[in-house]
Amino acid sequence: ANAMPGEEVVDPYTVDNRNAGATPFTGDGMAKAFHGQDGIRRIVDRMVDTNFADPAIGEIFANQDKVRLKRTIFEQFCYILNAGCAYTGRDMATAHKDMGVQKADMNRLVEILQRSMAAEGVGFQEQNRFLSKLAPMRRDVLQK
Ligand code: HEM
Repeated sequence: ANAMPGEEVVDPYTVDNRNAGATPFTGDGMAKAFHGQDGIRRIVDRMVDTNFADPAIGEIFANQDKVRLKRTIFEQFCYILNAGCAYTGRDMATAHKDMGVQKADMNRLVEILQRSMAAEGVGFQEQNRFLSKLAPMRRDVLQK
């Protein structure tokens, strides 16, 4: 279910915006700061490509579905930034279960995201506002 062309099929799950793990911003300020869906797409593509190529965390991404990841993370960011999308991916606990993600991996991913946002020209304050939405997801992403 929910596989787009070029994606691998995943186990069935219930589609719900709550799977995104955060409530969206209100108004269009954040969406504008990220240059709308086009800007979000550029940030996510850059971030995911960098994650796969990264010497520190690339191994965790090896053999994962890059096409799906780019789509679902785009939807998640777009939904949270109130840029006009619904999130159709899995919840964060299910998506990262038994992946063995450690604190250092998390910090590395955030660093890569920060550089991807900076490359798009997102202001520092808006970057940090967005990162505070993602921060509570740590507990669902990190290996227990
Ligand atoms: C707050 C931080 C994070 C967010 C918001 C996030 C978001 C997501 C999303 C939306 C998905 C796709 C869910 C789906 O396919 O239905 C996903 C999957 C994945 N994430 Fe994360 N993630 C985070 C942290 C991390 C970290 C730190 C790593 C590893 C360094 C990681 C590695 C992966 C991998 C490998 C998948 C693919 C899983 C699969 O296809 O089975 N994520 N993540």
